[in-house]
Amino acid sequence: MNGRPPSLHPTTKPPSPPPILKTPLLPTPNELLLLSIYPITLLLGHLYSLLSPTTRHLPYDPVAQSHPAAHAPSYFARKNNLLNLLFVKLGWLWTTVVLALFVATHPRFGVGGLAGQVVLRWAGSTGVWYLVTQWCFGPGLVDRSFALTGGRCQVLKDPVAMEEMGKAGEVFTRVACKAAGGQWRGGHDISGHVFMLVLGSAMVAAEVAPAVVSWVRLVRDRNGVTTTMGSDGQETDDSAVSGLGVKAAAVYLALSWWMLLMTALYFHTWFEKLTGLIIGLAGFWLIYYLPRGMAPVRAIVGMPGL
Ligand SMILES: CCCCCCCCCCCCCCCC(=O)SCCNC(=O)CCNC(=O)[C@H](O)C(C)(C)COP(=O)(O)OP(=O)(O)OC[C@H]1O[C@@H](n2cnc3c(N)ncnc32)[C@H](O)[C@@H]1OP(=O)(O)O
Repeated sequence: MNGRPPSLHPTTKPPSPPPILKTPLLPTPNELLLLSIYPITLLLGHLYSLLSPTTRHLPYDPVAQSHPAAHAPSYFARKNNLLNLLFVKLGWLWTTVVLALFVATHPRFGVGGLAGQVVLRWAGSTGVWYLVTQWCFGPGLVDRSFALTGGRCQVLKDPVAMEEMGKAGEVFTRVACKAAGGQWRGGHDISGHVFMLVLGSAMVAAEVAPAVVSWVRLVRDRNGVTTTMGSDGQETDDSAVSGLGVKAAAVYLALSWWMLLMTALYFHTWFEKLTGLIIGLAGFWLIYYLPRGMAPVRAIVGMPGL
């Protein structure tokens, strides 16, 4: 006897877990784990900025979306830091270069239409980036949402300046407003940095990850039990699978993550970062998840790694 009363229902089964919703339109658990890097980075970065004694008492300029340069708590809190100017401000160019390098150096794109499908997915993502940040039948969606939420270029309040600039509607973007010497203030300013860093890095990771996974498998099974196949059925060379394109992508992903963290720490309100994240992930879903559930579209744009 162990002193415990005998169980009344010794054969009762524990309740079965709720069924997992399986649909190609949603990320798999592993993909979800990887995608969670984005909200976790933004959340931890923002929390740190609120709690850290070095940043929490510093003045913050909501119009510039940053700490005034004279009070910048670190090199990366300044807008003119080199990584911002050379990497993020030209971010889509680097995304394109890295993807092109990967396609040019990876053996699986040697034969067949796989490279064409990567170009189609890149074109789709580029279209999303362009509509959101650059042009959407006029100003991009970021600028449109800023104006729709009550924001405007402050110089427009000056009738003389307005006269000089011609039609008021022309100063309808952040860039045009700054060029006109105005201040873009009053609306909800979706973080373009968060949007572009999330969309670009998720795209590059989605394209490159299958190659890295197959390389890891190849290294693990070096004794020949399993091999990695190129699109033409040839065994791939593992130095090519871990080659220049994959290395460039790794550097690009590391820099993207770092700049996302810096944006989380020093720029924008939490809500502006959240909307940047949601739009970035929505764009990624549109190009990489929606076709998974639509066979005719999937047949045209394909899926990374297949
Ligand atoms: C497979 C492939 C095949 C290819 C097949 C080839 C086919 C052959 C076709 C060729 C065709 C090529 C075509 C390619 C396409 C291009 O390469 S296009 C040319 C390259 N252009 C680019 O890449 C531009 C990318 N940049 C952008 O889109 C915008 O700058 C961004 C990133 C969205 C950011 O916009 P933003 O105005 O900075 O706005 P936001 O993020 O809200 O920031 C607000 C302020 O806070 C500051 N800030 C925010 N976060 C930070 C931070 N972390 N650090 C510092 N400052 C910050 C910003 O600097 C900004 O300050 P201001 O500058 O306004 O004073």
